[in-house]
Formats: sequence, structure tokens, C-alpha cells
Amino acid sequence: MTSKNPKEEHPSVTLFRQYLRIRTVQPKPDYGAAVAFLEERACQLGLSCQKVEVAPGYVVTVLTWPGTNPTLSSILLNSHTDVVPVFKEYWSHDPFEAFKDSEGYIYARGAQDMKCISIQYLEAVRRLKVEGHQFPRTIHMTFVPDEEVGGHQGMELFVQRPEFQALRAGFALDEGLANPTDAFTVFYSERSPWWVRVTSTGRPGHGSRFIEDTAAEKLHKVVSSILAFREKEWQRLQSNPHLKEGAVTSVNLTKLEGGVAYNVVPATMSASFDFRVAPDVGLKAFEEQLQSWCQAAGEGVTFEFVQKWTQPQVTPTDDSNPWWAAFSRVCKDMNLTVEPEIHTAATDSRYLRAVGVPALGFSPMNRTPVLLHDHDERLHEAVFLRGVDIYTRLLPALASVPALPSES
Ligand SMILES: CSCC[C@H](NC=O)C(=O)O
Ligand SMILES: [Zn+2]
Ligand SMILES: [Zn+2]
Repeated sequence: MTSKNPKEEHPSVTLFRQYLRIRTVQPKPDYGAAVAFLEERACQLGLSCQKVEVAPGYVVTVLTWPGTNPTLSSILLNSHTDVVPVFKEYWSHDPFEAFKDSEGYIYARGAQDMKCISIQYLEAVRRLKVEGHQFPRTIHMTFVPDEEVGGHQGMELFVQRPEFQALRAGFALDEGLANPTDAFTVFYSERSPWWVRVTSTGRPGHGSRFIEDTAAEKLHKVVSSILAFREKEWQRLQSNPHLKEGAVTSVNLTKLEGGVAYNVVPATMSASFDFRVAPDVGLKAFEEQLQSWCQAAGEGVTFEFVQKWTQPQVTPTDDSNPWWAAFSRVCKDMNLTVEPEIHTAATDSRYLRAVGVPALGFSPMNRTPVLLHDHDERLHEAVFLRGVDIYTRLLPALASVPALPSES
């Protein structure tokens, strides 16, 4: 897959760099430019292009390669078009220039998360079409907005639309994470994001006095309980080499608010937490635990959810799942080592799994440090091109999975 002339850039890499230059950066992504780019790709590839506006200004773009057997469910290749903000001053190169250094590393926001995958899907489909292949199952590529801020104006709405139903998705691929070793990580589930704001109210007064029942003391108790729980989960992870990070529940204290002046004891203070609840945790009991930490801190301590996912799903990773069987067979044939894990963060896969579409999170980037959301996010062009090769093998296998019992 390398160019004949080593000085000449592979056209797939050139396309990737063009896409990286589109500023779809939160909080004001240029979605119009991304959609126009994708429409142009559809035109070049001879694919139909459907635009579904799920909310004003939020378009899901669907490129479709029809299969030969329309009675079968389809393969959905998902990627999000938005990227997270940058701290430009910490970058070695402009994050929207897609600079490639002399070694072949491409620096850009979205290089790993996840513009690489959008282009890999497109380039794998292009190659297979050029070679004259056709497969029984239809392949849809969905390009969705809003993932980086929760997908509420993206995939969450899209899965409820008749246009999504009409795709008849049987299986989906979505994003994963890079892996610094020789192996590839594949995600079969993810933790549930629970963003919790604890508010404590108490007696106010002069900062020079021993006031009883203050908001701060009670908030401190809740913070201590939650951070003790954090420590317990951390120890559980540390002490068991078989446990991966996604298998335990994490929590971070991410905001503290309250107070007006040094000498005024405030009547209200709040603490905000980012919990990521492991998929095997009983959610009702976990919420009761939160309730009891607040109650134990005293009167006037309450909590509210800013984000609360309650439908964790697991995509089976054994041969009872024909999609997994096809996926893992290709990896085996290509001599790729795969490490199945639970995603630590939240992706759009959760919306797909929740409506019954099995999904795997897979970003084919091995020997690559995990740099998503980080400064100097980058990807080596050879790893990128190898990813195109991998999808070029995966797609025929997935789109040729024989009719499932439910489809005959
Ligand atoms: C909980 S909605 C936010 C989704 C976000 N996803 C990617 O980073 C995350 O923080 O995991
Ligand atoms: Zn992402
Ligand atoms: Zn991200």
C-alpha cells in the first residue's frame, strides 16, 4: 500500500489530510463544510447520499452501497464529524493544518478521534468498488454530528428516526482507541456516564465564627465518601491484573462551586462528579448508594443528574455472535492480535446498542499512543494506510455474513 515513488503521497493520505483541515471543532463546528466534503465523496464513489437533519443545523449524512440481497440487514459504519477543542499553544504544529513531518506523522485534531476512520471507511469502499466486488449486505456509512458533547443532537436523535429504521442495520462498527502495543483494542461495551451535581445547603454567617451545620462541611463529607469510593475502585483495578480499566467504575471531582467572599460563610455550595459506571453494576443500587452518601452528610444535601445513561449493553464476543465470528476471523487471518475491552468513555455505540444493534468500537491504530483529546494528536500515515487495508478485509466478511435465523 505504499506509493511507488516514496516522495509521492498516497492519495488516501492526501484525502485524510484534506478532511482534517475542515474545522469541525466544538463548540462551533463547521458542519456545512464536512457535509459538502462527504457529498463530494459520495459523488466520486457513485454512492447515494442522504442527509437527515435531526435538529436544526445538525445533519446526519448517510452514504450507501447497496448489497445484492436487500432482504438481509445492513452493515453500519459510523463515525462522528466533530472534534474536541485544542490548546493551540501546546501544539508543535497548527492542529488544523494536518502537517506531516519527515517521518510520516500527521498532526491534527481528529487524526485519531476519529477522522481517520471516516476516511478509512470511504477508501476501503472505494477500493472494493473499483475491484468490482459486490456483497450480499448493504453497507451504510453514517457521519454524525455532536458526538463530542454527548450525541444528544446527533446519534441519540437519529436512532429514533424513520430514516434510521429504514437502514435496517444488523451490525455496526464505531470508534475505539489507539493501542501503543502491537495489538488492536476492540470495544464490546462501554461504561455509563453519570454526571452528578451535589448541592449542599447550610447555615450562613460571618467568616470569623464557628457556625454549625455549614454547606461546606456537609459537602466535604460527600466529597470524602465519593473519593473513598474512587480509591476503592482504583485499588480493585490495581490489585487484579485481569481487570481492565473499563471494567471498574471511575469517578472524578470535576467542579466545585460556591462562595462569594472570604468572610461570608455561604448558604450553598456544590460539587460536580463525572462517574463512569461499569456495565455490570446494578444501577438502582448504585443510585441508592449516591442517595445514602448525601443523606449521611446531613440535612439539605441533594443531588441531580446532568447526564445519566441507564441502558448499558454488551455485544457478545464469542462465536454465538456471527458478527463477532466474522470480525475475529478476519483479524486472525490477518494475524492481528485483538484485545476485547469495555470502553472507558462514552461513544455513539451506546445509542446503537440500546436500540438492539450490536456494535464494536474499533479504531485500527496499533503501535500508536492514545492521543485523543490530547495536545499533538497525531497518526502515522503507514498506520492509517494499514487501517484502510484492514477495513478492506473486514467489509467483505461482514457484508457477506449469511442470513441470520431472524432473517430467514
Ligand atoms: C457523556 S456524554 C460525553 C461523551 C464523551 N465522549 C467522548 O469523549 C465522553 O465524555 O465520554
Ligand atoms: Zn470520538
Ligand atoms: Zn472524542
